[in-house]
Amino acid sequence: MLISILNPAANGFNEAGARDRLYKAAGGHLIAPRFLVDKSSWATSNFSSADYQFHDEPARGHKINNVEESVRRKFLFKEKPHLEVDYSKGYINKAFTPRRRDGELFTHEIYQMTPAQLIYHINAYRHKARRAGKRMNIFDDSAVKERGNTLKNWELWYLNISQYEIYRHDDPIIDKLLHNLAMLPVTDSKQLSGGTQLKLKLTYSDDLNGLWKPMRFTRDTETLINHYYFSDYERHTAEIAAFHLDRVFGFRRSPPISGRILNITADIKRYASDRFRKTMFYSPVGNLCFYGKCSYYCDSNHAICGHPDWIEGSVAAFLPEDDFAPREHRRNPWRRSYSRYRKAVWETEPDYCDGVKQTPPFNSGRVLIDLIDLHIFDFIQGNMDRHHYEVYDFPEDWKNDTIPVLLDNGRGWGKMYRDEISILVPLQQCCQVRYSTLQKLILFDEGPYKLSKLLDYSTSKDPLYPILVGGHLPAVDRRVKIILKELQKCISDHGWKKVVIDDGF
Ligand SMILES: Nc1ncnc2c1ncn2[C@@H]1O[C@H](COP(=O)(O)OP(=O)(O)OP(=O)(O)O)[C@@H](O)[C@H]1O
Ligand SMILES: [Mn+2]
Repeated sequence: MLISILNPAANGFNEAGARDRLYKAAGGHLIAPRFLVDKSSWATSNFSSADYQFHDEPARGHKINNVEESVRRKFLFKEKPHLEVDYSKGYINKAFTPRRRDGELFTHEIYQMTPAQLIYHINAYRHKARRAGKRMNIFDDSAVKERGNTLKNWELWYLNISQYEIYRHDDPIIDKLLHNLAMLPVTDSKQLSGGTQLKLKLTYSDDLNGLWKPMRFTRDTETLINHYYFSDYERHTAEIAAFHLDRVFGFRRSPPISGRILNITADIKRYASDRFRKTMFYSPVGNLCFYGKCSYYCDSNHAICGHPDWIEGSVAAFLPEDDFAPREHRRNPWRRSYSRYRKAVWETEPDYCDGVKQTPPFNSGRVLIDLIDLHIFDFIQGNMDRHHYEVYDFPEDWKNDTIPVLLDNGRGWGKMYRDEISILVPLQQCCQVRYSTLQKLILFDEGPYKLSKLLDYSTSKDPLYPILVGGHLPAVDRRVKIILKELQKCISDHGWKKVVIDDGF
């Protein structure tokens, strides 16, 4: 008995299951993360967990029918007054107040919408007016004609990857693909060489490939404050949350990513090379563990263990192989130094952006405002690890007129109560933002649903829901406000015209 108390695993205790039960017992409401928080990791910021809990959140599925309700909700969220975006000052008022002529994003109807409808609405926004991007055309027409309706889900997805989006806003295949990633039998798995942490390339019964990253610890475990971002563990939930954040924003720059539970014996050990198999062992309580080969945390002290051999992870659908559609790794000008002793130039040089603005490819087209979108996305998830980003350099005539593909988000969502302002430095230094991104931020702040609500709804489709627990959801609403505050400062300093760039996207 004593042993089973001291050692939860011996008791068949399953932390994820316990959390689910807790969650359900609370009627699906988020529970205060009091018992999870290590106060030593709190930031010097003014926030405390108590201010950002959901209090009387309407039950899930509750439909908000009128504006009053949304105002009432504002009080329920107990926002700190000093964080309020000031929508009332002079021309900033004009700039920040959603107007009818701003297009279809702010309509009367959004107050009648369910979260699902609003997410669809954000994704459909401007798709008619926008320049249509060219498709990748990785299958030639004859192959498509020949196989017609026998194309697999992932092939249908590939057909619609285009210059400006990884999937179409109305493509019904994406939800099917997410389901495939979670459910189809695995027919092969290989440890992927390269990269810092252990990951597997899965093959499914329909030949779809996926990049799988394991769960290392529970969802409420926060990053150790003395860990640098480059040695931080990756989180499977961070990968899943990033896909949903990208989708809620209507960017559609991330491949589909889903939760996936594997059986270590049947899905990993069976296909493992001898070398990999040698890193497998049974833990003292009989769980099957492995650690593989990689440059961080691939040793027996950092093994990944099953329960007893089931394990959660995230899986990203593989983008088309490099032979068809090569991607180019681009260095992020605001990358961190990845040294414990040196600072990066942008950290000490306030005019750093002026130089970047004159340097190709950032001196023309969409590249710079895409990068600012990317840092807004990273700020919301607290991801400091954006050293490179990837773009398709195919077909050649896309040149720089294409999106950054959002991959490798495993190091986000490490901190609930600390907002890493330095991720916003490109925005602060360049003082530019894409118009539609600004509109979406205002919508998330003001609209019928907070970003947290939309994100929680979107992730609820994942088999491993809840993905974001404790303070993570309230954190995204706080961060939206911080971004809006920064933009408001930019607009006061430089004027609307210089700051807000409307490129039709
Ligand atoms: N969905 C995907 N489809 C195809 N390739 C992918 C996909 N996701 C990631 N990759 C590729 O796999 C490689 C490793 O992935 P990822 O960056 O997520 O892992 P990592 O361990 O963090 O690597 P690194 O340490 O180099 O940042 C990257 O080079 C990336 O281009
Ligand atoms: Mn990485």
